[in-house]
Amino acid sequence: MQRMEKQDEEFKPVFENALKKAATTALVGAYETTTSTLMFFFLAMVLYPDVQKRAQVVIDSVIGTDRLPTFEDRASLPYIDAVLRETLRWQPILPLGTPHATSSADVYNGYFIPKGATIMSNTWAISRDEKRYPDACNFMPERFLDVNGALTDDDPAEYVFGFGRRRCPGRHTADASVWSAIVTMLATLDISSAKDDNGNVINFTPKFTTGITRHPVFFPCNISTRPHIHSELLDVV
Ligand code: HEM
Repeated sequence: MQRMEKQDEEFKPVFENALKKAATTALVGAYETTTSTLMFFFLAMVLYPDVQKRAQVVIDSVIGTDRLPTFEDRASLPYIDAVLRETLRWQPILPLGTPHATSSADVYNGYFIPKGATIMSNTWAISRDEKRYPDACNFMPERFLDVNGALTDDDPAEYVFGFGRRRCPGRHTADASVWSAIVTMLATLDISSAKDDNGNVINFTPKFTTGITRHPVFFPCNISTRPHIHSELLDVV
């Protein structure tokens, strides 16, 4: 904005137009990706209640129960980062990334790739590599922690946000916003299976949309505030 204000009057519409387009691009890039990731997080919490319980125990022991987590707490909560990493890995929302083109010919693993070839990155295959991720279909945040409970060097952010020059420019925003949403919801909410009128758990088979991006089709779940959450904390949320 400051740069725009310094421009000559005749360039202002050009800059204003560019700013509007940049803002729209950020919004379009952020909206579906962030919500899809959070929908997968909710699905994981319903299907893997032990993970949710462990995350809440960790948050309660590090933060206590009378305030909400902040970014300053992040380094003390490696398990929550492991939950975020596992959410990104377990169900990549762009399983085939977006198409790229080679700017020059190349040979990779004995395969000749001509200049201008369309290249798709198989993010799904990376996330399902059983050598790297044993029992890859299961949601197991522990796979990103070492024996001391510290985060390992394996971060799915290195592949779920794409590759090269066109790598997602919103990845740092996504990392911060998804982390804060996840940790705040774990601190304040209990996410569980929905029950019918007779108190029986409603079982369901998860279904997913198909397309360039993917997210779970709506599924039944129950969301309630955790017992210790009082109205002042809820106002902050
Ligand atoms: C968990 C959330 C997100 C995921 C998994 C994600 C993933 C991706 C991927 C895989 C690409 C394609 C990169 C490539 O071509 O190699 C991409 C592109 C892009 N993303 Fe994201 N993204 C996320 C959040 C965001 C956010 C929050 C923003 C904006 C604030 C954003 C803005 C964009 C834009 C503008 C592009 C196009 C970049 C280009 O073509 O030059 N994304 N994203």
